[in-house]
Amino acid sequence: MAKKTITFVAKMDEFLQSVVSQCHELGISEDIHVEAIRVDQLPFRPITPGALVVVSTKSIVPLVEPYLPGDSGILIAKRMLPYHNLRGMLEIPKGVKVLLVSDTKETAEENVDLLRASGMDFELYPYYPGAEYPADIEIAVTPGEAEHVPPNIRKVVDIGFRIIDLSTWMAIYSHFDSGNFQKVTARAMQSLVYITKELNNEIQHAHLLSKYLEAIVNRIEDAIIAFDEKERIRFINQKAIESLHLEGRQAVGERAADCLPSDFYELIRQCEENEDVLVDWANKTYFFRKMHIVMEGSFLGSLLLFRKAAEIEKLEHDYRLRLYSKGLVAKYQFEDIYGESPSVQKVIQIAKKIARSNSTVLLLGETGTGKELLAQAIHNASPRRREPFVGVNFAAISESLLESELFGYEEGAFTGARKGGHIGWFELAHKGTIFLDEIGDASGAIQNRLLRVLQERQIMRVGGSKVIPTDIRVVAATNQDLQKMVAEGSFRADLYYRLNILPIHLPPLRKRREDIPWLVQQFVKKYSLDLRRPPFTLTREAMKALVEYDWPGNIRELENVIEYLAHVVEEEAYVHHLPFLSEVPEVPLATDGLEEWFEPIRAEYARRGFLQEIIAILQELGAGSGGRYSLMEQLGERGVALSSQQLRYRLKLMQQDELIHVGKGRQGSQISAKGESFLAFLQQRKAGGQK
Ligand SMILES: Nc1ncnc2c1ncn2[C@@H]1O[C@H](COP(=O)(O)OP(=O)(O)OP(=O)(O)O)[C@@H](O)[C@H]1O
Repeated sequence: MAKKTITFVAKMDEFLQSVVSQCHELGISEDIHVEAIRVDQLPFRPITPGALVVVSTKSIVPLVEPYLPGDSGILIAKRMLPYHNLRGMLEIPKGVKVLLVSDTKETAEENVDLLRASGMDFELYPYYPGAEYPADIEIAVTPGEAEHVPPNIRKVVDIGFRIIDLSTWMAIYSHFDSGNFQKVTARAMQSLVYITKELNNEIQHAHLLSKYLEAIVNRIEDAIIAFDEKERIRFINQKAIESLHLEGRQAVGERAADCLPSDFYELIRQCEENEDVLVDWANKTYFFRKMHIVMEGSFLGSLLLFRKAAEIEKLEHDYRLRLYSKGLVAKYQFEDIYGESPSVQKVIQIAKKIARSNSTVLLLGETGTGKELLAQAIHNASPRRREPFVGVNFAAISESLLESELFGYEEGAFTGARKGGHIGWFELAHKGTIFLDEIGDASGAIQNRLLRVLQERQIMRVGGSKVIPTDIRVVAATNQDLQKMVAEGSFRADLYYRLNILPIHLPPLRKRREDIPWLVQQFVKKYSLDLRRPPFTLTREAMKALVEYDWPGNIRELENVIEYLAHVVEEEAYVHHLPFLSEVPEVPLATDGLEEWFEPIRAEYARRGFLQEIIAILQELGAGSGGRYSLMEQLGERGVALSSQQLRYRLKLMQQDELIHVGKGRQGSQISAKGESFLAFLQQRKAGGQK
């Protein structure tokens, strides 16, 4: 018997190709011989006698009949949409207008009916070339005929060519009386099983994703509630449930008005979109932020974030504590600057105005006039007050360390560089203020680098190649005459002009003597309190001497004198108590009972790692005064190698502690009576076995 044959006849190759591949997929070609002929090929490709001819539409039957062998039957195929390609359609939102695009009116309408019957719930409009359609349609669906989609359509879902439906296959099998049809239905089901499995996987994936997001959102410190467009709660995190005492309530899906505390709900309603607001609720202050959720242009609801203000303040407080622990905090305010004289008041007034700006400030004044105090007060009155304040003293650190301390370094930048590199002071001061004290002592190389930082507002670590942008306010200070240094060529003119944008001159104490009695009073109060002793007074003569003295060390010196008096006088300070009056011979102080006085000084030098050097300096000076260079040499001979800058810094500290008198010019320094006592104290201490 001749093999059972089906011959598909259609106008389009695409239809024939899709039908043939469907025959392979369903296993039909295993039972029946399959042929495919385009209508226009019929005159020269005869149909196999006895074949069952299956045509794509009724309209081509008259074109086929003249070529039909006598014993062949003809069947009109019923076609259905390829359901395994429905994914794209499932992603179209419900209720949206959709254009169904086909080549003819008939097929477009047929497809619309098919889709409606299969339960797709969007508004379908048939379209074929030349047809009218609503102007606001943005999405089109087409069974393999995307070339007919009008150009203004934003999204096209091509589900592929329509395939032959199961009832047609059944008719073919019964025509041949073939009993193998169960296999065909089983294979046809495979594609549905496949898409179901895929959707199921996706549902599980979406479920996992939502659990994952929920876990993340529950760990966020803010309380979060998401509402849909009808103000129903779509999501609420654990923190919000706890803050609003909604434990045990099923809030999700409920209307916000029914579920949330009514006064809280009212606060949400009043809250403006995208604005941080402080609101009071249930005796506590909260930060609120409400945002709209908009996706692809449609409003989907809103999101509320809220948090107790006290928690935020605590965070800030912890941050400040961290800065404190690193010593990156400015402690002084304008109120801490004493001075009633018009010159000081004017300085404070200008500084307060300048504080608000971002410009570089240059503080000029003799040593001890309060430059650092003022720099801190400026920082604390500026918008940067919550950020770091980093003080750098150019005289206090050796040239070799300065560069890497200022700019940081990368790992391996030099021998001894720390693993992981090191963050520099400029980086530490990011968003805050850097105080460049004693800027006149910066070497030429450092001046060059500083100039670049000030010009470009970015830094490069030593040994590094990437630039790091920094947002820093610079306050510089010096007791040197920078203008003169520029003229002499020891300070870069361009750096000077970059720094000298807002200069403030701090007057020396001798130019505002009227402040002295008042300052004395303040310091007496301060040190009496510190030492827990009753306040003392000064004789008229003693006060007169203080007012008349020239104060080369300015307020620092005055403060030190009062601190000294607070230690040595009972109720009243006399002229002979004043340590600076040269006509009063200095009597070396006995060391007995001075532990309390000298120990903090010793501890401070030990902390800085300077103690042995200080002892050596005091001993050298005890043996005779000397200029800095001869002192340096003598120290070198003793094995104490100090650079000129290091020696200068140590002498300065010793001067502040009144252990030495520093002479003007080439005169050199001398050990003071206090210095001798201090040395004796250290020797006694050592003899006593203490380190
Ligand atoms: N106007 C002031 N009111 C109160 N205390 C002051 C005042 N000016 C200075 N002092 C005190 O004097 C000491 C020195 O002040 P500060 O370090 O700010 O001076 P400076 O000009 O930066 O000195 P240097 O140039 O030596 O670094 C500090 O202990 C500070 O508390």
